[in-house]
Amino acid sequence: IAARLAIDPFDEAFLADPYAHHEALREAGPVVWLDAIGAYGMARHAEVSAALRDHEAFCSGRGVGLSDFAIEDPWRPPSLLLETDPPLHDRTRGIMNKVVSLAALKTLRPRWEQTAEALVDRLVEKRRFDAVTELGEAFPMAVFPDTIGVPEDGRELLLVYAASVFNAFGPRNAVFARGEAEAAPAIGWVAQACKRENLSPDGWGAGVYAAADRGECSEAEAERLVRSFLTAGIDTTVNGIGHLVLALATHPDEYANVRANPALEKRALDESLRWDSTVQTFFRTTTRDVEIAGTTIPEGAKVLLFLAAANRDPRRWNDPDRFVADRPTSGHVGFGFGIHQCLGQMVARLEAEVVLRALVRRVRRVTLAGTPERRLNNTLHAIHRLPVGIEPA
Ligand SMILES: CC(C)Cc1ccc(C(=O)O)cc1
Repeated sequence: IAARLAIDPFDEAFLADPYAHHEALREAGPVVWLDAIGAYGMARHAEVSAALRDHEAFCSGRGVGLSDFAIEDPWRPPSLLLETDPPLHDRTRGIMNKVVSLAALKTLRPRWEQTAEALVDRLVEKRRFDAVTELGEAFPMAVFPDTIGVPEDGRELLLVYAASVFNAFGPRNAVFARGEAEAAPAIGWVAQACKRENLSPDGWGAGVYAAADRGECSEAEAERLVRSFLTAGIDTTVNGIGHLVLALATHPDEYANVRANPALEKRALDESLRWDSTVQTFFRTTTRDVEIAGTTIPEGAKVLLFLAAANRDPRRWNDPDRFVADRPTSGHVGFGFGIHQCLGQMVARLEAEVVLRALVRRVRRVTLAGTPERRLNNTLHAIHRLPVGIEPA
């Protein structure tokens, strides 16, 4: 049977420093029962990646948060990507894969490079800045809303909206309640922004509606698919870039190694994603009794997958708690795994890559210029303030 733990993965002390609690979750067994939330948990790489691959036994259609959509109504219409199973998922994912194509990214790379270079030039002039507001948020907000084609006015609400969605995957706890108050106007803004008439004709949002014109989905489905871009595409890259800068600022030798070997830039991104995973957890729901390493998880159970803990599992990684820029990182679950693996991972990698490349060429060293402050969220490991100092190259 599964070890029963009192650990509450949505308690503020846990969220403030999740990595302090992961070993207990991994060592208690391949599957644990989390009394505090009435759900199972898996924190080892083997079980987490196996569950992510087995989308039939561990489904997404009943929600990827604590709430089971077979029992409770979703708080917002379910995502047609994240919260669906095949065959519907195959159709909607196919539509989005065509919009988020390598050709589309190739077109965007030059202007994203220029934006990153201009932004980092200004930060080099400043010498000291907050890597959250002036880089982690500034760069994605400078490139992504335009890529989707949403209205300029009110865009800052995208950060508030995403935080409330990521909180909503957890219980309705104090963390969720704190964000809820400011979320209402953001929910309204996002709903309007997804309407065809409010999207610029050359953006990815319009590209989804073009699929509706081709009869691949309805207009209503297109509207909801555009919402997926806005939910998943900002707060994730904001904190992904923040974690990359935090890792490099706290590991000067690793930063020097990346500067000396530009080929390591891509690996450094994925290593920072393994080492400090922005998306820490999410749930699956069992569609049948599932036998895992001697434990039977009954049908209809919520199972919390600890991606961040799996990414530091000593059964899978040597010296897992060390940030090593040139470590081979294939197999990390920072972007998930299987059919739901992150649709935007190449977008996230391109954003982080152009920012890192701009830094590496202009900045000799990045150092902490104060204590980083965390922003609590039920799903994301997020940074509120990251004061840094830089020495020009
Ligand atoms: C890590 C995932 C939970 C991020 C995410 C959020 C939202 C959507 C959507 O489709 O709304 C998709 C992916």
